[in-house]
Amino acid sequence: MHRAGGGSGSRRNEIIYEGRALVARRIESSTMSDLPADRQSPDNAEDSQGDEGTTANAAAEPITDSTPAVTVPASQSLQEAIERMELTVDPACVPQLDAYCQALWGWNEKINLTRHTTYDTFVRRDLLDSLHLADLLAESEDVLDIGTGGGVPGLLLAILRPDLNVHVCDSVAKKSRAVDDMVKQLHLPVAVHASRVQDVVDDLRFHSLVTRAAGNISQLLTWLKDYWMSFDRLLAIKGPRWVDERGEARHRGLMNQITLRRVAAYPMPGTESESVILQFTRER
Ligand SMILES: C[S@@+](CC[C@H](N)C(=O)[O-])C[C@H]1O[C@@H](n2cnc3c(N)ncnc32)[C@H](O)[C@@H]1O
Repeated sequence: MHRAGGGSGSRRNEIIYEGRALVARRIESSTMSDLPADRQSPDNAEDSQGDEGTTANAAAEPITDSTPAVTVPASQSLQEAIERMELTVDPACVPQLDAYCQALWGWNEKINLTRHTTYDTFVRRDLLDSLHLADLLAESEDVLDIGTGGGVPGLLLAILRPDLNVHVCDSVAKKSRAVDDMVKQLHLPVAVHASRVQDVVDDLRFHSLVTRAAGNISQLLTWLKDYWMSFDRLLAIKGPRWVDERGEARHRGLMNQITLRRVAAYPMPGTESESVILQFTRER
């Protein structure tokens, strides 16, 4: 059983208040960021996509001022972490979200699925993004999460929005197996596809494809270019590098006939950057 601030080795997580900024700093030997590569701020972003072999510098460096730092312990419960971030979450969802954390962190001991292994990082990154995404989906939509990894955002959407018909896919079989096991442990009505997104949308139709950190804009549009008849829109959670990614996609001619709208934007906690959710649709 994992708890905030727990875990093996010398890992220790602390929330640090510096001036008015609430930041989280992982106190351990690792220098790995807890942000997927395409969610990092431009200064420390890596070019590689996907989670295999991604290296990164600490993304969430504190915003410092002259006020001395005050260290407070990491949240000991999911509820505490949610309250600290002042997020609004349906209380009925919290036990299942907590069960998801336990299942994910259990699997993470066996295979690399996430760097968010405390309640605070889970809330600041995974839950925050998923809540914003959940707000954008209509009642009872058929949704496919592309490159779900450890289940973000797909499993969180299924918990937060039980009206949705959620599918998730990942091209790495061992990750899909882990997610399938979590789905069974949590009794979630989620279909897990151990496949590339291209193969899933070749067979099935969805209202929305959703994704975080599975690929840059050019990669996503390349994977999907022959399958627009299989979905209405793509919603991609992105960090500030999305502007450069859009430039590259335009340069490669991948944005022809595509309409891009920034449908959500919110601060990335502990950084001066912002996360966005981009909606891609194609002229019919
Ligand atoms: C960095 S992980 C992101 C995981 C999760 N979405 C998150 O934000 O924490 C990217 C995932 O995309 C998967 N992936 C890469 N290309 C894919 C494709 N064409 N179809 C489905 N999954 C893919 C990788 O196997 C990997 O698990």
